[in-house]
Amino acid sequence: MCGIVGIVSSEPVNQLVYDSLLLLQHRGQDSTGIATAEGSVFHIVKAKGQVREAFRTRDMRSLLGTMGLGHVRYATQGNASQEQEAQPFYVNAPYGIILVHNGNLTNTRELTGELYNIDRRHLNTNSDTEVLLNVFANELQSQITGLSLDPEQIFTAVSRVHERVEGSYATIAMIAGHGLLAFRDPYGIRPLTIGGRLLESGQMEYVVASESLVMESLGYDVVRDVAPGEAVFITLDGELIAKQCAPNARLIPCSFEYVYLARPDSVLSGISVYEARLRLGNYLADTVARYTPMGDIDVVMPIPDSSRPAAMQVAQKLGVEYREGFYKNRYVGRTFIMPGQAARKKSVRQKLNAMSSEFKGKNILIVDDSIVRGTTSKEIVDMARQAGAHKVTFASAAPPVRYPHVYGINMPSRHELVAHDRKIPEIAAAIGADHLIYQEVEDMRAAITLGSPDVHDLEMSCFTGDYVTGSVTPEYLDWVEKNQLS
Ligand SMILES: O=P(O)(O)OC[C@H]1O[C@H](OP(=O)(O)OP(=O)(O)O)[C@H](O)[C@@H]1O
Ligand SMILES: NC(=O)CC[C@H](N)C(=O)O
Ligand SMILES: [Mg+2]
Repeated sequence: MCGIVGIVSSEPVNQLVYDSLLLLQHRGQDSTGIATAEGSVFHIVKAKGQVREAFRTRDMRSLLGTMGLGHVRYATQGNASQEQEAQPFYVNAPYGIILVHNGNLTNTRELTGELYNIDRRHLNTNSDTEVLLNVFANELQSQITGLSLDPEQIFTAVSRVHERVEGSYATIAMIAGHGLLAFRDPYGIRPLTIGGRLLESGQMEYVVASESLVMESLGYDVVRDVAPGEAVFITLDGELIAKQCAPNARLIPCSFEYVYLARPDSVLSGISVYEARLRLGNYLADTVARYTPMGDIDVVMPIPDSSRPAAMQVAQKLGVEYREGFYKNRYVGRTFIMPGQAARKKSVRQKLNAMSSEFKGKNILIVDDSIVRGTTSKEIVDMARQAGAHKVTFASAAPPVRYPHVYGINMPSRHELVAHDRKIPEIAAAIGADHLIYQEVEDMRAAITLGSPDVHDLEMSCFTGDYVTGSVTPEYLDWVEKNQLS
C-alpha cells in the first residue's frame, strides 16, 4: 500500500499535492515524491522519508504548474531505502509520461523479459512501478499514428496494460501537454477515488486520490470511485472522459484496507472504514463471548491506534469496562509499515507504554486489529505482564494471517507470519498470551460488506490463501519469498 494523488486545475497545484500527501502519510513512510507539469515541462522532487522532512521550501517553489501528482511509498518490491525507487517514475516517450502506483505486480519476471527482449526498453531499478510505466508507455506508443493524442488511444493502451499486467495497480499518470490519467486493475484491489470542485475561473478542478478523506479535508466534493478496470482521463482544461477498459471487471477490494491500512474517516468502495471497524468489533465480541467465561475479563483495552473502534465495540457488547492502558507516543509512525524487523521491534517499545495502574491484578482483554508478524502483540503481552496484569487474553479483529500478501502489503514470506503453520494455542504461546481469540473469516467478510450495494466479495488471500489473480502459484510464492524486499 502506498498513497497516491493527482490534481488538474487552472491554478498552481504544488501545495494541494503536498497537503494531500500529508493526509495520506499513514499509507507509506519510506519515501515520497511530487511532480508537476508546467505546460509540457515536468518538475520532479523525490526523497527518502516522510512528507514533512522530504520537501524543503525551495523544492516547493520549483514545483510549478497547474497539474500535478504525488506519492508516499510503502515498498513491496525492490529496495525500500533506495531514493532511485521513490515514485513518481518518468519516461520521455511517448510525449513524456510520469506515473505513480499503489499496488504490486505479480508477473514482473515475465514483463521484465518482454520489455527487454521484445519492446527494447531499459529498466533501471527493481521497482515493479517502473515495469508498469514502461508497459503503458510501450502500449501508448504503439497506438499513436500522428502527432495528436486521442483519449481513445489512451484507453486502448490501458486495455493492453490490463491484458499484460497481473497483480494490483491503482495508478495515476500525467502525459505531458495532454492531461492526467487514472486507472485501476480489473478487480479494484487498491482504492482510488475522484473528487472535484468548481473554480472561480469556471474550470472544474479534479483530484484523484487513494482515499476519500483527502477530498473531505481539502474541500472537494467526492464525485465517485474509479471503477475496477476503468480509465479516467482529465484534460488540461478540466474535461473528464472515462471508459471501462477491462472486459470482465469485478470489484474485489482488499480486506486489509478496512482492517488496518486506510484511515477510519475514509469511505472506500462506498463502505465507511470506521463503521466497518465497529462492525468487526461487534462480530469479534460474539466470538469472544463464545470462547471466554465472562468472569474472565475485567477490562477491554485497545492497542492504539487502529484497533480502537473494534475494541470499543467489544467492550460495549460484552458489557465490560473499556480502558486505555497503553499510552502512544504520537511522534513515532506506524510500526507495521516500517522496513526491517529490527526497526519494527524497537519502535513498538518506543511507541507504546503500559500504565501500571490499569493492569495491576486485572484480567485484561487486549484487542488489536490484526496480528501479522506478532511483533506488536508479543511486546504488548510482555508489557502487560510487567505492568502487573493477572491474566492476558488477546483478541484480533481480523482472522489469522497465514499466507503472504502479494497485492501491495509487504508480507511476502510465510515464515515471518506468526500464524503460518501454527494452531491457535501455538500462536498464543508464541505471543505469550494466556488465551487467544481470532475473528472468523466469514464474520470479517460480513462485517466489512454488511449493507454494501457494491461490494459482495473481498480480496482476503492473506487469510485464506485464495488469490484473485491468476499468476500467484506456489512457485511464484517461493520466488517472492527468496527475492523479498531488501
Ligand atoms: O503483528 P504485527 O506484525 O506487529 O502487525 C500488526 C500490528 O501493526 C499495526 O500497528 P501499527 O503500529 O503499524 O499502526 P497503528 O498505530 O495504526 O495501529 C496493526 O495495527 C497491529 O497493531
Ligand atoms: N505498497 C505499494 O503500493 C508499493 C508500490 C510499489 N510496488 C513499490 O514497491 O514501490
Ligand atoms: Mg496497531
